[in-house]
Amino acid sequence: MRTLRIGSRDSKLAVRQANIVKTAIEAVHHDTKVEIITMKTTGDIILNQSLDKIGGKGLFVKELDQALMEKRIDLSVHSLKDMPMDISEELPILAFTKREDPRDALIFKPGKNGISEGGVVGTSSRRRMIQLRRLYPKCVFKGIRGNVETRLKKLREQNFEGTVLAMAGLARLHMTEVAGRVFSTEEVVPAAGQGILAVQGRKGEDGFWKECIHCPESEIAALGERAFIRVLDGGCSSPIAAYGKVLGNELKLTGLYFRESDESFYIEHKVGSIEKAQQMGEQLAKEMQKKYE
Ligand SMILES: NCc1[nH]cc(CCC(=O)O)c1CC(=O)O
Repeated sequence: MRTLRIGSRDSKLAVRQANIVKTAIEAVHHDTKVEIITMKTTGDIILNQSLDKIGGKGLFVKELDQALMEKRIDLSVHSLKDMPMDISEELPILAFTKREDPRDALIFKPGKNGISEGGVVGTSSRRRMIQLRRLYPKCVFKGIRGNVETRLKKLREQNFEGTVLAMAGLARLHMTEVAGRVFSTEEVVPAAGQGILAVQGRKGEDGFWKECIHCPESEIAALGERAFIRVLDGGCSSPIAAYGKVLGNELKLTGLYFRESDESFYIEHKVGSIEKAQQMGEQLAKEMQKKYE
């Protein structure tokens, strides 16, 4: 028997995600035992400040990166959307899982099925806020942080009429029935990588397990989406968004460009060969920047 240690954040969703990878590996590799090692990350510990203020996405991955470098774990599993755009060469993403539902959903307070005029919607994501503001011009947005369970608890107990969550997380927790309104990827463009899990490992160790997890379509979509964000990203609180869908040999990429000066945003598409995913992301970003900045 050989052992593979997967590192994960210790939230219910993160452990569930690590378990998805564990199950997939053990189903194919009967000689392998996968252990899940959980750890608290800075992003999970500091809950009273907005992520933008305490250093952004990297906070959820730093502790796991360190554990990988020190060989306390062999792999780490992350929601791709929580990973920084620039990843250390030493710790590459070795596999991308098949994408879960990439859409965002609005969850209403139990017993309600809408947001009243002036009602408070909890979201700390500027990406979600700017897009929802257009769909719900009369509601008020207020920050809300914490994992899925914490946010649903705050929705029940505090002055929120709604909160926004990714369908992917709800699906993995078998909770999609809480979704009150599911937005199409056109209504609310998802975060780059939303719904995809990234399996990170050490350089040179891309192992025997990769084949049973990796999804080439997810990798192509991720390449395009992340290239778009990388070109435009002015900082971790920037609300830009991107979503790619593979159809045969083509990638259809949707990009959302946000203009700080008047807080307006624009959504455009580009279709091209899957071989050019990264260039497409960069081109779409540069074209929109030129047009709208
Ligand atoms: N930032 C937290 C986070 N990171 C990934 C997901 C959902 C799962 C995914 O996108 O794969 C969530 C929860 C949410 O946004 O509702």
